[in-house]
Amino acid sequence: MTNSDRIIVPLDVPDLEQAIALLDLLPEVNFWKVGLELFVSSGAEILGILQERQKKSFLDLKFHDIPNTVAGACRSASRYQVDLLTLHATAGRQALTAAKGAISDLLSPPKLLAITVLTSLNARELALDLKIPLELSEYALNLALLGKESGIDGAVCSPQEVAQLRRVCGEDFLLVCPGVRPSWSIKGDQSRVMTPAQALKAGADYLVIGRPITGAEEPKVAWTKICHELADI
Ligand SMILES: O=C(O)c1cc(=O)[nH]c(=O)n1[C@@H]1O[C@H](COP(=O)(O)O)[C@@H](O)[C@H]1O
Repeated sequence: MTNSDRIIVPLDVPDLEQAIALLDLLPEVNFWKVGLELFVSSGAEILGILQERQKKSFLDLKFHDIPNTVAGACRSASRYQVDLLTLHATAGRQALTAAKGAISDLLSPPKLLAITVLTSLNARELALDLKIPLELSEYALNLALLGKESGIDGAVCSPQEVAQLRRVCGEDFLLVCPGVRPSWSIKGDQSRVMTPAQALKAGADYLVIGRPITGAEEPKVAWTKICHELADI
């Protein structure tokens, strides 16, 4: 696998037409993420299109509910043959275990990823708004370990926590990092960011990079620039 295969590009667009336009514009991208915006507007059709084009897919619906509901949602999502699927670690041990159990008899179930601490949050918000009485990195690690203990395949975390999670959770635990910003791009609503090269060096398996590519004046140029930055890592 080359480092450019480690980049997942989100289809964060409001409709199917714009999603297909992005696929056509960036045929080099092999791994696409379908999130709430597109799935809520257009449903699952895009997942069939990605399959037809032999692309890998990440269905990022961040399930967060009681165990029975999360388990049912994971089972339902598995029918789309996606590679990755997200749920919140804060749904708790029972929900995480039930999710894994609900898909374990399938022939090729998606890998489940536990969301730890959203990359848009900072330490101040965690302490003052969410009243979490732990250091942010410690909280993220606890949530990742809860996922691992519950049989979840990996976690979504910020690049700023990925080295620690890699050390503690081991080589086999899949670590996917959004909150990735090349030095030439703006942070926007992301808070805990690093560059693509820093995130890979710190131990991420995959990087989710959206607006620096999809919002660029020339997405193809931005994609190529990032691939060059990662070529010698
Ligand atoms: O689960 C995710 O993918 C996710 C988790 C997280 O903590 N932060 C985060 O930004 N994401 C997603 O990663 C993508 C980041 O996009 P950009 O900020 O445009 O690069 C978006 O689709 C987010 O929904």
